[in-house]
Amino acid sequence: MSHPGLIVAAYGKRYNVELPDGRILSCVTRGKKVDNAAGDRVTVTLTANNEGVIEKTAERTTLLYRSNAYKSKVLAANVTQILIVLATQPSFYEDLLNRCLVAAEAAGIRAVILLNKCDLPNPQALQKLEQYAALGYLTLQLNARQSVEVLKPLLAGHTSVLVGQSGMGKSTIINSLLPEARSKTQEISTTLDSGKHTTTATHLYHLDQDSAIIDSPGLQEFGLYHINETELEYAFVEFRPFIGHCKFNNCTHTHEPDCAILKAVQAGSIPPERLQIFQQIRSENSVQVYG
Ligand SMILES: Nc1nc2c(ncn2[C@@H]2O[C@H](COP(=O)(O)OP(=O)(O)OP(=O)(O)O)[C@@H](O)[C@H]2O)c(=O)[nH]1
Ligand SMILES: [Zn+2]
Repeated sequence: MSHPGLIVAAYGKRYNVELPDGRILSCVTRGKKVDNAAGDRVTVTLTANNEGVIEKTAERTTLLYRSNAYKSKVLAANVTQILIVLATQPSFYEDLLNRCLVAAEAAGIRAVILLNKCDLPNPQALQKLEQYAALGYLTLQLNARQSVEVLKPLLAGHTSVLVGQSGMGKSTIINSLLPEARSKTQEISTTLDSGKHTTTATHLYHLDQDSAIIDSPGLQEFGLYHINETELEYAFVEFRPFIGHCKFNNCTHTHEPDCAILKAVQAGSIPPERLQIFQQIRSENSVQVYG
């Protein structure tokens, strides 16, 4: 007999699927297909006590993933917003922030930038945050150790995914939003014998009836190989007014005369760091891999 379910944890090739009655099953996919993620709506068949097989995955409204030339990894499905967690300390990689923004734009998901640990002053980080606010991104300052109240209105009605480098405070945010979540997850994992995977797993937590938050392990790298050149240009929001205005329609925006993007950088409409990151991703993606 098959049941509808929601993937609430993904670790390697195993998934915890929540059934409508609240039961959690430890599931595998049929065959070699392993591209499911937390947030996926699935149909499962029970195979044993607490175990099942994922038969079908419902069409996703959104899909967030990263990829390199060799493989791609689904990070989360059906999310409506991505919360990128930065901190005043340790310093964050702007490259990673931008890759998250590009992935969000390409997937059509709203991105929110959170600067955590604002109790530790860092004028440079604040200045950076303002630069992204100027691009039109919603930004928020946070001291997650003290309170995450400011986050709550933002989360209501959304399925949000938290991403960020290690050490920025993702766990602190989750623990503060859901003091019970971790221990409950631990309990379920022990029952399902997936305890050893809990720290590397992606988890979905329900905040209320129509809000949830997905916690992913700390990101080190974020390849965007699946994004083509046109998508990449549009993923840099401030490029949009200038796209199509270069002299050459195959302009690479590196050296060409009458390049609208380079002119916009000179005029201050595009931050030079953003063009640099664009070029970096573009060059990675244009490397041909054979075999
Ligand atoms: N001062 C200060 N420290 C914080 C704040 N939020 C988190 N921390 C501390 O920062 C450190 C890292 O926080 P975590 O929540 O473990 O970070 P994480 O992003 O989950 O890191 P990973 O588990 O490695 O992915 C911990 O020592 C926290 O106590 C904050 O708002 N202010
Ligand atoms: Zn150009």
